[in-house]
Amino acid sequence: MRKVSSDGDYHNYDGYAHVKSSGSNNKSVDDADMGKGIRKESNSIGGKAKSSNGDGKERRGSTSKRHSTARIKRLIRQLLIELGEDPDREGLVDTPERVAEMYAEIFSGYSMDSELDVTFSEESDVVVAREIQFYSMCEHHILPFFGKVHIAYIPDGKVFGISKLVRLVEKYAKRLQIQERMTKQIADELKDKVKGVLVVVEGDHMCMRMRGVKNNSRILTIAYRGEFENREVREQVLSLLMDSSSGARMYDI
Ligand SMILES: Nc1nc2c(ncn2[C@@H]2O[C@H](COP(=O)(O)OP(=O)(O)OP(=O)(O)O)[C@@H](O)[C@H]2O)c(=O)[nH]1
Ligand SMILES: [Zn+2]
Repeated sequence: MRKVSSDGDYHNYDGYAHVKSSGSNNKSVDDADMGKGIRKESNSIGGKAKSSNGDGKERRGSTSKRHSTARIKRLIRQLLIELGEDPDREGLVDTPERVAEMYAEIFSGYSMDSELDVTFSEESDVVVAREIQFYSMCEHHILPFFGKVHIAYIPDGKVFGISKLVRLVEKYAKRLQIQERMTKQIADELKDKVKGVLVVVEGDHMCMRMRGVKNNSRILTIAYRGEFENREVREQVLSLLMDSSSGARMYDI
């Protein structure tokens, strides 16, 4: 498990182990300094005060949104130079600003509220929200992974506003992630509000497709809590989800 980054910052990976480490210990002083700067500034993208394990709970201490646009712009400009580009040519001159704005959007999950307190009194056996689309960013390569989330829950006298389940997915997708953690975080935020919850995520990882092993395998991750810990209950709903999501791949590109 890779816990300590090049600048000594501690990262809790929620128990997920790395197969091997590809990180270099031979970073120059400049690299290390830049790493600190990025981390310090990027912590403020979503208005959060501190980052530890990506669970979104402890970080909304401050309501002031400390955008780091100016610093990110400078870093992206520097990156363009390091890539051998001319950052002042027409096509690139606004790119640092675009990227800074894009990061504010695609990493906005850190400060998002899923609004799960919006509920309606209703008795229901199982509610299934199928095929909630998500786009996230792999924390190992900062490349997209995306796909579908299926959420099944057994209400405890109350049902959620259905859009709130989409917000919940966005909250955990729009940040640096790994798929297993995202799946677990969605289940964990729901588990105390319901009798049971089952979350299935199907993801395509660009870091596997466009580089490295160049493989199109789709990754399936599952988390279940409460009454879904009963195998029979779980398998009934899982077979429903799997039947309905089999067939043509939605995300073939
Ligand atoms: N479990 C898990 N692994 C992921 C996820 N996203 C990316 N990875 C993997 O993270 C691993 C990082 O492995 P490293 O060996 O450190 O990096 P690498 O040398 O770029 O690895 P390759 O992709 O095999 O070339 C790779 O196996 C990725 O496929 C994810 O959401 N969950
Ligand atoms: Zn990756």
